Amino acid sequence: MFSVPLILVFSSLVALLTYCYAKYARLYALAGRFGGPPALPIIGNALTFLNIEAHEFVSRCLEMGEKYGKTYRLWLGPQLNIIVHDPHDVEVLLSSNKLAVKADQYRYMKCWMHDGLLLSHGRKYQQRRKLVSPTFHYKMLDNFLSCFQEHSLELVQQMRGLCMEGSPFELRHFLGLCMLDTICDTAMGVQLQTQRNADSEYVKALNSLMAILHLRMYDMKYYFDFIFRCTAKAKEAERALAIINSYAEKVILQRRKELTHAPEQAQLETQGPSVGLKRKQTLLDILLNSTVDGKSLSNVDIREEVHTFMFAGHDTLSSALMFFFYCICRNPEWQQKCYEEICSVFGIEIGAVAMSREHLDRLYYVDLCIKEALRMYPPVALIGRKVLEETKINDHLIPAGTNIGFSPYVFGRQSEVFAEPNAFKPERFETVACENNSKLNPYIFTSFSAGPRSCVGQKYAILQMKVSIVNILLSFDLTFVGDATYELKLSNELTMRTKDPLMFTIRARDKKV
Ligand code: HEM
Repeated sequence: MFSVPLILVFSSLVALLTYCYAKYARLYALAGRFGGPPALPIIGNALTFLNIEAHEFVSRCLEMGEKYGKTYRLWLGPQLNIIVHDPHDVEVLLSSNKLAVKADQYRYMKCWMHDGLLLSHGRKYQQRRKLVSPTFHYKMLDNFLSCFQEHSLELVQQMRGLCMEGSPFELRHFLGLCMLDTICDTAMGVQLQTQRNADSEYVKALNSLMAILHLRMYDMKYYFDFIFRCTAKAKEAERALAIINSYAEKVILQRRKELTHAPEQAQLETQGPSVGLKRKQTLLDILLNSTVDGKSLSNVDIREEVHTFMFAGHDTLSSALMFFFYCICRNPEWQQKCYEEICSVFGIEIGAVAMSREHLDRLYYVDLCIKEALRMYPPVALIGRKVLEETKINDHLIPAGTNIGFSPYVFGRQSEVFAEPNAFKPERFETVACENNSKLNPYIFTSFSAGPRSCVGQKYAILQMKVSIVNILLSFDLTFVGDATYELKLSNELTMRTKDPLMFTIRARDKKV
């Protein structure tokens, strides 16, 4: 009576329905154990994030935290997202090797960084992390110090011009160009010189791409690929990517040629006053000289790591420095303490004492202020992982396929983690948040993340921040222009920003301490 094909179709349908039921019944059953805002069928809580501005994303997340507590769920379409802010849960999340795959929300960055260190996982990730780690070895960092110094002196030069004008300016813009010049120099060995010429095609492409990626993360209009592809933004992103890729490709090819054809000559400087001296090694050199399973890395392999470092290593730092200066301007006694400490280590004239790690390590108050500013305003405000198989995190059973994450910003503002969390109190890092009263507990201070996927560039970042701070504070007294009592409207873009630009004025130091 029934034909064989009909029986086959019918049984496949039954098998599919049984599979979906088993999968989703479990997912919904486990999701039901978490509190969270009421969700609509199919779209879940997506309306909460429709047509909002970037700064509203932060305020919505804070409101939900207040309403639903430390652990809650959000449905973005059929995708389950669980947010955890209990210190025990955050520690398990960050320390687990099983939870090392990045959440779905990172996928927008794939078009740029592909499977570079930030986004990859598994064996490829392990190999790459091992490969790039020497870039952050102390010897390499010592090498980079002259680079940090050179570009931050240029920054001071640019700021001197503003000082003459006397009008308020957006500090972040100048910090951003300086950090870009520095990362380009240390990652690729290229002098981009955006501080002198911000109109470079590469920089414009970089900024345009970052703005679009950010838009895709929070604006539901651009969330789904099939809709995004039909928009003008998709064409703009494509154009920007073409420029960025071709620039990196040109640099990689050129350096590969130099290292292959004249390896001895390639180790020497060919430009500037240091012609003939040994050239500093860069991330690119390390990658070009590396092998994985006996094979050299291809240009595409290298490009994804260079892109990763260009992204991870400049916008984070400009955000961190901007908030550092904001914090010490709002707390001038700390600006004074930092300035006096810098003078005691480096003298009152820029360049009087050469930059060395040993000197920078002596900047105790500066270090405390950096940590406190990073706690209050972490540049990376959301960290997320994908749960590949059902996993227990303390008392919570997390279903397979869930995105789970937390915000270092929300985490660092919890009073049971940091007393008086909204007050700028750098001295808290003398005692709290430390293991054995000496070493900072990374699972409490999460601005660089912690565990197996923590920031590989942390030491680089702290050193570069210190060099910039030394040069800026030795040259200028900074004032924040704006209502100091006004609570900042934060905007979680690719890195943390503010809704309105933070404006500063500067006064040249009269060199008397
Ligand atoms: C103040 C500055 C910085 C902050 C606050 C910061 C913060 C972070 C955080 C929170 C993560 C984890 C992201 C995640 O799991 O989604 C991370 C990862 C990473 N950071 Fe940083 N970062 C900074 C500077 C840098 C610099 C200067 C570099 C490179 C020169 C860098 C390179 C990376 C890379 C490659 C990763 C991925 C590491 C991995 O997955 O193994 N970062 N950073």
